[in-house]
Amino acid sequence: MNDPVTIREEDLIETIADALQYISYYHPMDYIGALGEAHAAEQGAAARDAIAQILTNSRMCAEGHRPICQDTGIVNVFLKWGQDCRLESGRSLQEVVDEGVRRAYTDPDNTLRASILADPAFTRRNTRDNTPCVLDVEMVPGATVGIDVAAKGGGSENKSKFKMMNPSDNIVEWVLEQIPSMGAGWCPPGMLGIGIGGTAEKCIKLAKQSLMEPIDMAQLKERGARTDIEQLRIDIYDAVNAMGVGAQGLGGLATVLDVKILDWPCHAAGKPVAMIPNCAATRHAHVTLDGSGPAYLAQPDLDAWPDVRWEPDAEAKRVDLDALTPGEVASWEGGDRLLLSGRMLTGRDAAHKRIKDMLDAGEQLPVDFRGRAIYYVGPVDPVLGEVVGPAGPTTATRMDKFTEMMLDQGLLAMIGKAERGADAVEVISRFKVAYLMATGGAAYLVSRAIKASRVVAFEDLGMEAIYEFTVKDMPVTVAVDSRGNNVHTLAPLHWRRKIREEGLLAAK
Ligand SMILES: O=C(O)C[C@H](O)C(=O)O
Repeated sequence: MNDPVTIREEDLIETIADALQYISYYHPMDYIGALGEAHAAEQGAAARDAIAQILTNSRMCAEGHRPICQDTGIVNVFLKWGQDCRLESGRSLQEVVDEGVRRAYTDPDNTLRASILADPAFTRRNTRDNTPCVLDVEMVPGATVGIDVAAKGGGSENKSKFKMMNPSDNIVEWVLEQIPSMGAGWCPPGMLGIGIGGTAEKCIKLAKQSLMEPIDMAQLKERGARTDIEQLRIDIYDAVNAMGVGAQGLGGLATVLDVKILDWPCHAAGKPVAMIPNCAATRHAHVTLDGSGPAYLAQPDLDAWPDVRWEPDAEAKRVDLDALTPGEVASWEGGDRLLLSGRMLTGRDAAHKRIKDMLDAGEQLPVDFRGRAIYYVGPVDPVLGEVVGPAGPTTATRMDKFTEMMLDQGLLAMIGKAERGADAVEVISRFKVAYLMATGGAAYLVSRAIKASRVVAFEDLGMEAIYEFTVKDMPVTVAVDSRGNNVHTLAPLHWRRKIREEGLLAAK
């Protein structure tokens, strides 16, 4: 028996903290490579523009060491703990790893967003330091500790799917049934992680773990499948991309950049299948501790980013939010590019819930929404003289149930990401207002358009407070116009047909 290797508490904390900081601003290079290829191949103009924003944002974050997305995620840590290692600590492993999370998320040079709420069914209190993480530990032979760290965005996690299938059910068919219901809230193009087999909880864990693997679909397709699982990955990849959802649901050729699958033996009575998408803010890294000190990740080469520099569309229409009128809003058409300047309000899940509670109780609202635009966002706190940290859009679909209530307050426009549901689209056209979309996963780029920021209500909600932003040339696209034309429905249908009729993906 070997002498045990000592893993110092501080080394584990420092390693976790450093890896979380790293993945907040560096995309994995395999993702950047695949996204660069998707950009070069994309034929849908709106989708190509969205990918260009994501790539430009990615480079800015790598250079500026600020988060790729305002949603800096819930932390998943997978430890493969070598049986010859012992942790030198009086605290539990969960507490030690959480200390690393706390250190990363409260770093004064690159403060990350605290998104974790305790007491999720009731008071939903923000823990303020993004702890606790979701920790998974597996004991393995050896004298090292393998660490996979991921920071999973809420929008993509929300679109996770799971089914206890019958043994003879078809997995590809099930995946294709799920894609329309996932909409664009998971910020495609990204990855699909699929778990097959085990029990219910094992299957879901496999799906999440599969997302830790690097993107290699191009290489796989080139050499051809050697196993049934590899063939299934290719079949799902081809079939999902043929659906034409495209980047941000705007219709196009790239919906998924890869499909990963892990499997495990299961009971004869069933076939559990889970699918978890990973968004454009793909964030994960792997490090190993061997007892010699903390492990640090190597800096990527900034020249490896594709030479894509997004610029606002010269044809985009400039809109003065301080002089917004119903006539102006009615003149916008689905697909129009706008550059917004002036003042807008913000608000997301918790603020909408509180507004509803106040209205139900007959209380006066602290903010007048008449004639205003609201941006669904929870920004990162500013650092080093910033006005605001990265501040990209959150999923608008979650605000659908509050839309009529808010339009009754006199709102003229809403800004978010992803599609609106049929009921919300009906309400939008009835009130003759509009829903505008900003690019999810381009949060640092978007925040450059924000010139001033102040909290105007519900300060206790932290990032979910109502802010007033003053913006200059913030780029958005009209996703639902005042006549109810809905880009997220029309564009994927158009691209699905085009892909089929013109064989656009046949050679890929
Ligand atoms: O929480 C957020 O800021 C965004 C969220 O991840 C979402 O995609 O809706």
